[in-house]
Amino acid sequence: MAKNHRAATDVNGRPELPIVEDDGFSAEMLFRQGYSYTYDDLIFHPGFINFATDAVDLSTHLTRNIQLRTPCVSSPMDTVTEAAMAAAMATVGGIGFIHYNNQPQVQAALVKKAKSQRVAFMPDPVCLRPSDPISHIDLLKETRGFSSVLVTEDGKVGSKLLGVVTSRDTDFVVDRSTELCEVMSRDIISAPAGASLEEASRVLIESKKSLLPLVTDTGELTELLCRTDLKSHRQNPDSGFPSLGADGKFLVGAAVGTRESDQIRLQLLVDAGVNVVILDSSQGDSIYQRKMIEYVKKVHPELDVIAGNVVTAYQARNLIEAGADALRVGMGSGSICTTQEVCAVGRGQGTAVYKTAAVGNAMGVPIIADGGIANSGHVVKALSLGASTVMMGSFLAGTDEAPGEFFIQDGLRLKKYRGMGSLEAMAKGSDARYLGDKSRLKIAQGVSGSVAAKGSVLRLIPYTLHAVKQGFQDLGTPSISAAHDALVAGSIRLEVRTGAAQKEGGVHDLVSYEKRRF
Ligand SMILES: NC(=O)C1=CN([C@@H]2O[C@H](COP(=O)(O)OP(=O)(O)OC[C@H]3O[C@@H](n4cnc5c(N)ncnc54)[C@H](O)[C@@H]3O)[C@@H](O)[C@H]2O)C=CC1
Ligand SMILES: O=c1[nH]c(=O)c2[nH+]cn([C@@H]3O[C@H](COP(=O)(O)O)[C@@H](O)[C@H]3O)c2[nH]1
Ligand SMILES: [K+]
Repeated sequence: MAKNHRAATDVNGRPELPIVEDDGFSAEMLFRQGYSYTYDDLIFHPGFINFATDAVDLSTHLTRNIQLRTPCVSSPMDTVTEAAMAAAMATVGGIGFIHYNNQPQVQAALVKKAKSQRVAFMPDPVCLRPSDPISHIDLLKETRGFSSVLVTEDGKVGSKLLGVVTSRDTDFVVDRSTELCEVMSRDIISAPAGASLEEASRVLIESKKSLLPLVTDTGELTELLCRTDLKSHRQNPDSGFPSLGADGKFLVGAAVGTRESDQIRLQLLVDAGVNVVILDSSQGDSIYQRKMIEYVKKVHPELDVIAGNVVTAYQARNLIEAGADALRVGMGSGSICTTQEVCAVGRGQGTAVYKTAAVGNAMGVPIIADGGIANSGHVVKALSLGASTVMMGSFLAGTDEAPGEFFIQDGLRLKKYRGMGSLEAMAKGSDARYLGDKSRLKIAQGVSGSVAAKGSVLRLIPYTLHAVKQGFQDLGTPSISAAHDALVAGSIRLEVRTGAAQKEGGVHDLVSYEKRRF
């Protein structure tokens, strides 16, 4: 019999709307199937748009007591976060965590430096002494790529500024042992210490010089503003309000371990003004973390403690019970991690975030989705699966603000990036954590490699956030908290992508193409 294709009509003769069966899965249903899913396995269904991209509010909680305007944080790794990164992350409304693969005094000094660093200004320009030879500048040119230096009384920032040497002063001097005091310009245009970026920029531009030192009333050098830095800063998008603490300085976090010696480190960090600490372990559900949380809460009750890493609901509950103010989530998901291969434990990051966030959010403890963030879509997925912030390593490694120098390999500009459990990182400093005792065996749980140069965090993060806002608009959720509510209500719908669907979702069937993110 032929099928009747005529639609049923309502009383007004209009086609009746069909009943749409539930399409896709709620997270609650999807994550109950026994699989460990990562971000790329999952895809969200678009929702209904009734707001503009710019109306999306990405403000969030880092911990129970700390709010951020931007849900991005930098990982406590020695190739990711030192002072420049922490200052840049706070500038864009996020926060950076200073690593602890160093002496406690060094880490505390980095916290102090990050808190008072100013955008575009250089707090620690290379200085030389008047008696140093020109050959020292030649060496700097070779190793660091610059040929202008400030000459101060004792060759350090903080001492009296005596002169400026640029290539114009040294280009044609044949005898490279000539002392800098013989060639330096003593006629220096400077700005007063603490001058705002606006004031200092005006002086620099009018001076037509390449460097503007900032000096105290008595002539001591405090900071430097370089023409090239100012130029690139002006190309960055507006950063908005920075993350500031009650002291009016940048919010800065730091990592500590769970050994007794970390109690001294913690005190130095607190003295340096640290705003929040992370207990940094690959498997955080341990007696060591419980004891450390208890210790921090007893000695520094005002300091928020982030515990982790965890990936299961049980681990999350245990650390919350112990007093954690936020949980860092992810085991083996990081780009440099080999933990799942080496230890057979961990979880797909999508499942880990969802399962821990279900516990954390119900108890008012925010989740930091740590590791595996490679693009803005991963940020949208992490936040929509219940995380309040994302922690990034490789995404931020290779930026101007990441520690280390750029190098060229096969025509590409690269920076080093390595796991904190790599043999190389352990050899540098984590030996103490990792059985410093030389008679014990060392097993790597990470690798050491390199990533491509990415420009400034002050450009990368604003562009990424804009893409994230577009994702939230497509989902139909105007804020992180709205996404969390929709997740619990089951109105965020999602599915698992097959291998072919993942392939289809990427660029395919082109002979060649260039992928530029912005
Ligand atoms: N997120 C991830 O998937 C992973 C991260 N990592 C990173 O590598 C670095 C090192 O991680 P972990 O090896 O977990 O460092 P860890 O310092 O927490 O642990 C190292 C070893 O010391 C032991 N330990 C810790 N506190 C102790 C105490 N008070 N007394 C006696 N033993 C104690 C631990 O149980 C472990 O065997 C961290 O930066 C971490 O973030 C490493 C592997 C995986
Ligand atoms: O198994 C590991 N071995 C390591 O050596 C290691 N170092 C860092 N991490 C973790 O990886 C996160 C950064 O990951 P992404 O580069 O993917 O952002 C970081 O935030 C850490 O959680 C490690 N994991
Ligand atoms: K991995």
